Amino acid sequence: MDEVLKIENLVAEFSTNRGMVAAVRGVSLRVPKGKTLVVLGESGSGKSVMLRSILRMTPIGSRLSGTICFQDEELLEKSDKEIQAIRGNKIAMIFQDSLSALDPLYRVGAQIEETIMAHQKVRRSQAKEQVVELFRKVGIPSPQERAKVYPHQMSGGMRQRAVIAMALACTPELLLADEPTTALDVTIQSQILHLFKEIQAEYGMSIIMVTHDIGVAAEIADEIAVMYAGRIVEFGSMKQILSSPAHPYTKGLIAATPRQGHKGRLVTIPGLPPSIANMPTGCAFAERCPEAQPACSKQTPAFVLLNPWQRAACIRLPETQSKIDLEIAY
Ligand SMILES: Nc1ncnc2c1ncn2[C@@H]1O[C@H](COP(=O)(O)OP(=O)(O)OP(=O)(O)O)[C@@H](O)[C@H]1O
Repeated sequence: MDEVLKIENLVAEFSTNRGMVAAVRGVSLRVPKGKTLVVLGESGSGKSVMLRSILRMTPIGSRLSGTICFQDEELLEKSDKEIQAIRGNKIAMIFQDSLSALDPLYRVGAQIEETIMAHQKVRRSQAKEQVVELFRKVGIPSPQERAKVYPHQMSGGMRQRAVIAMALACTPELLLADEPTTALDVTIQSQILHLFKEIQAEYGMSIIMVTHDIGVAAEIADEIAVMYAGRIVEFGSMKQILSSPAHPYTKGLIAATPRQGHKGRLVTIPGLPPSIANMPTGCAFAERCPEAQPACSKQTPAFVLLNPWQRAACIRLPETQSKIDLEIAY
């Protein structure tokens, strides 16, 4: 399959007063060209760290290992200058908090003009025209006027559209989005997700979106990677994962999601994820898993290929299925 990004055995560690601790513990993923991969998991599972690792945006003192191959280029081997040139150009990133992405002291349009001029050899007048065109594309009404306002003069939804316009300014091939709709109300969230799909269809870009919200995944994902305690535990097509989850953690997440018209009590996953400074041996989910056996806390589960659209890492999955190495799991 034509893939734009391939991550293998990514480990992201932080320096703490208890030594180096890993927030991402051997993640392998691939992102097909023009498709959306959603990374799903509870808070603290390492989703943001994994996403930031791609552009080497983890804090000073953190350590990254493994490989991150973007269009045949190894990102972990690039110099800071080379990564800087890729950032915002071939790979753009959008965060949850649109206010912090924009400078409160500058007009929104001017900030996007600067981004355009930093990456393209164009005059300011041309950059201004591009901003208006981008605003139109992301559905900002009266684009000429809106370009002149300050961030706080826009609603949350409009600001997130402006941030998306900024990310699109250099027509990136890969868009990384970290909970981009979490701060928005449900109607605006749905509009923004729709916008992501529209721009993907137009630009043909690949998207990795991180979220804890299964509703978001259902709306936008082609593929889903479920992350728990710094590892991917299940991966596959969105339809397959949401209709027939195999890993007990994925099953728990889905059971804990309210559906429209749901009346009964929601089942929540009991307990909390383990601390990254104190990871248990074996399967990190074993302590909370309703299906756990004694062997679960002894061995790290390998991926089981369940069908062409789904893999999961759980030792309880049928022995008859072929076990495959993590390296080739994706
Ligand atoms: N700079 C840091 N130093 C030490 N630990 C960190 C640092 N940044 C993140 N972590 C830890 O790494 C783990 C993964 O965090 P991460 O933000 O990636 O989780 P997440 O799945 O994105 O959750 P959330 O949605 O809450 O951000 C957490 O335990 C977090 O405390």
